[in-house]
Amino acid sequence: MGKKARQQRGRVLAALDELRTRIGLAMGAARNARAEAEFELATLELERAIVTEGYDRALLDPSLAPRPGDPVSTAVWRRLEQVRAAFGQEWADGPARLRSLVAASAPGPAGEPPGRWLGRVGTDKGLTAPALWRIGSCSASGTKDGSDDDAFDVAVPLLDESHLSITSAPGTRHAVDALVESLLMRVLSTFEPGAVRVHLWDIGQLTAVLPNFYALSRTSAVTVHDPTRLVDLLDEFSGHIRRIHADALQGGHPSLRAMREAAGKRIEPWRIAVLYGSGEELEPEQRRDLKRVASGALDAGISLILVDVPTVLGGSVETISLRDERTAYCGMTGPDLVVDLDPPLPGAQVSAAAGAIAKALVAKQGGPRGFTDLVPPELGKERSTEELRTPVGFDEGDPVEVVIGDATPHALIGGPSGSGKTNFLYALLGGLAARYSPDELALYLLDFKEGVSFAGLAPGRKDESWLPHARLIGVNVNTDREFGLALLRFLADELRRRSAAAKEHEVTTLAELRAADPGGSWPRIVAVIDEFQYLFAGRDSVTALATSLLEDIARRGRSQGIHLVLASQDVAGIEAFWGKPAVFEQCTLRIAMPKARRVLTETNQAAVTAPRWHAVINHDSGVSHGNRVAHIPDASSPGVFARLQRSLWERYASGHGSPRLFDGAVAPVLIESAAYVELAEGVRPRALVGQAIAVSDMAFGVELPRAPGRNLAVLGAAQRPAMSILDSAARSLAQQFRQGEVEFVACCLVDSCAPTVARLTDQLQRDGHKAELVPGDELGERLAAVHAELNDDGTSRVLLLYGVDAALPTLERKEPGKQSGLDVLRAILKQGPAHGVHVFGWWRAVARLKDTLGFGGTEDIGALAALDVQGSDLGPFCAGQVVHWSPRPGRALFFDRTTHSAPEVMIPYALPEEES
Ligand SMILES: Nc1ncnc2c1ncn2[C@@H]1O[C@H](COP(=O)(O)OP(=O)(O)OP(=O)(O)O)[C@@H](O)[C@H]1O
Repeated sequence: MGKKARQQRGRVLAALDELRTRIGLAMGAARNARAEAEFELATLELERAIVTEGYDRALLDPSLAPRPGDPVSTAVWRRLEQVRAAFGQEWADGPARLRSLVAASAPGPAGEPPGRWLGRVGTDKGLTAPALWRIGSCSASGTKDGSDDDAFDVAVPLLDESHLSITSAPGTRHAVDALVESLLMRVLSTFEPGAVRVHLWDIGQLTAVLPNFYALSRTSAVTVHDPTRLVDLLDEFSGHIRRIHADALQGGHPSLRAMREAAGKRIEPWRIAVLYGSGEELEPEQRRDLKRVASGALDAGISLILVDVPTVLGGSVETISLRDERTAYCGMTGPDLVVDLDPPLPGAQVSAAAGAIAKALVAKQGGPRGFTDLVPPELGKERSTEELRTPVGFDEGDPVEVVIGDATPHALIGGPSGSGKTNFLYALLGGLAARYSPDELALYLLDFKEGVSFAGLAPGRKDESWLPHARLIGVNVNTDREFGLALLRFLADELRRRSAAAKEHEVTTLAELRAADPGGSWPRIVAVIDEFQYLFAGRDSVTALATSLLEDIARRGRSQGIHLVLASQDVAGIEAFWGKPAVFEQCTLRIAMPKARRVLTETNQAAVTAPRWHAVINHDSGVSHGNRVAHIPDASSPGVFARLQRSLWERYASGHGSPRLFDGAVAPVLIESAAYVELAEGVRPRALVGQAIAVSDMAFGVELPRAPGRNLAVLGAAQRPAMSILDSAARSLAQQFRQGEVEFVACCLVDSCAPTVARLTDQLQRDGHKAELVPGDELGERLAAVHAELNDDGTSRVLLLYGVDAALPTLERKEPGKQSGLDVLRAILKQGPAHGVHVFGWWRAVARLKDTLGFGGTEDIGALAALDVQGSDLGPFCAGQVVHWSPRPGRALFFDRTTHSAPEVMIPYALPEEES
């Protein structure tokens, strides 16, 4: 072998040696790792066996007990001893820590022993609620005889935090009652009276629930509900939750708790509903409603305590399951620990405590609330920019508000006669007027009922004061549906005016308009129409027009701050009659007096059960979750409203004149009318014939330019209004002429009217005018003279002919070679007006007027006042129109060809002898 070969072999052997070494090393490591893994497995298995058996028992078990010299046993037992020592060290202060935690979370009556608080009335204002409420204790060792050091308090969350579900075991109902009673007592004794309301509902109806709470059940603190009507309770809660959410969300808060924190005061009471079930499932519908309520309840301050109601609730729920009379499992402590329930509170002491809280609550609520409680301490402080808001009644001492604004622009009030609608309106008007100044709120009040319900708000004989917010008061308008129409027209005009202003300022709502035009006068308008169904009482043009105007105002009024408050005894039927439910839909605020029908939705029965002098106030179009039942204070007894009115009057009257009072039962007085007061001597005299049925005080008049046709015919047999029309025409004319410029020639052919006509001519003479009373048998002669004198000497002549039809037989008589009296009268009617000679005549039948005019047509009668005559006869005198007129006492239909497009109803003035 050469040198080279030897070297190569040496290298191979070296390489093989290295390989062997490396393999040997690798083999050894694997063995070691395996041994380690086997050791670990053995320790874990042993550890599991010991833990499963229990540390103390395993010590005594020969197969598990420590085996000195066995590394596995030694390692496991050493490790477990270390863990045990560390745990013992940590838990040594566990009970103490739990005790102090519960003490901090359940302060005062929430956690302290009853001896320290039971019987004392709570003082906590209720800004926040304790997080936990004590129910018993527990010991860490799980044994009842654990040392005191080992025991800790067990408390559960409730208000704002959690619902509570309690499950009884056989024979433990008494213990459940005691548990609920002491929980509720802890809650009720923590806060000042009124901060918590408890609702009890017992499906079992077995015994009285919580009899020791009897005294409280007579106050708002505890309400025992009809066991058959869980639906009512749930409805009430749904409504409450919606309301709280709406209020809270509006303020940007997620819950009542957040709202309370932001406001720095308690806003609403907490509510706890205790539902006692029978362990059986509820009906599916009830279960669904209950779940729905439960999920939103906590944020609205409602906690449910379900006893044996097997249902899964939304929201957080704490559970307590009784094992026996004294012990229970509880969700807080888990299934391994047994809670020793606190012993029941002594019954007599609970009754006494309930009595004390009830007494304090009644004292705090100050007994029943009255009208003055609706009035704020300072008058007129609110602004109506966004809405109108006032309390109108009380729910167990707490005010219940009505809001008129964007969401609830219009209100519908219903209730049978005597149920308190008018009283409610007074409460509403009082509350609003006391909060908003007349610059913020204007009232238009119309009552179609017979009676004078709103009359007291205008100045009267006994009381000179008026409600300064009222701009119009209409009473006794039951026969004057046109007045309702006039109000609606006025509101529609105002709506247009506001829309135009808003457009000009490039805004859309009243709030924006007020911001854009701070100097303008843009009060919110509330128009109240009591017994509004009268508007639709006939199948005629008034109904048709009223319907469309009302719809328009209801639809567009919301954004322009024009609000309707419609009240009626019975809403039934009107809806169907209209065929258009638009107005009802817009009336999202519904007020149902006891026994009201159709105001709330069909399934909402709250009005059926509402007690006397209460109202169901519903801002949700009558759906039952919107119900709030409030006691309405007496606002309509003599003197009650008047006191507020006087204060408001003293405050605002100088800046706000008295409202216009339209009283359909009283004939207007000519000399008091605005039109008469404004009369002045002038070139275009105007004879006033009656008051218009309008929102403002307006008169109808016949203008008397020297032009053909300017004569007036009064038609019909009704004597008093006929006299009145001619009387007011003459007296008003007399005001517009200087002495000597006008001459009145009166002739009365109806004996019973003679004294009135004589009084008129006397009066005209006393005013310095020439006024002559011509005997009936001399009429022909006098007419002839007047005709002969027709010239333009500047003097005006007015012929006042009363019952002229009676003269026709005489006037018709013809003497040879002479014009008959009738011909002369016709000539005067035709030619007279152009020369300043006008006939104001009263014909008692249309046919007689036609006879008088002959074939000459009706143009010579330029103005007409119809009394008890048929509309169908009037067409020829009203430019050929079809005239709808149902004669009614004290009213006339007036038409003037030169100024009217259609005849209008007017009210003749009182005769002077009737004026009082
Ligand atoms: N809340 C109340 N408290 C005390 N008395 C009241 C209350 N509400 C109404 N009253 C009285 O009951 C009577 C009838 O009330 P109201 O006139 O308001 O009823 P209404 O529903 O308007 O009846 P109608 O439609 O017949 O006018 C009145 O004498 C009134 O003073």
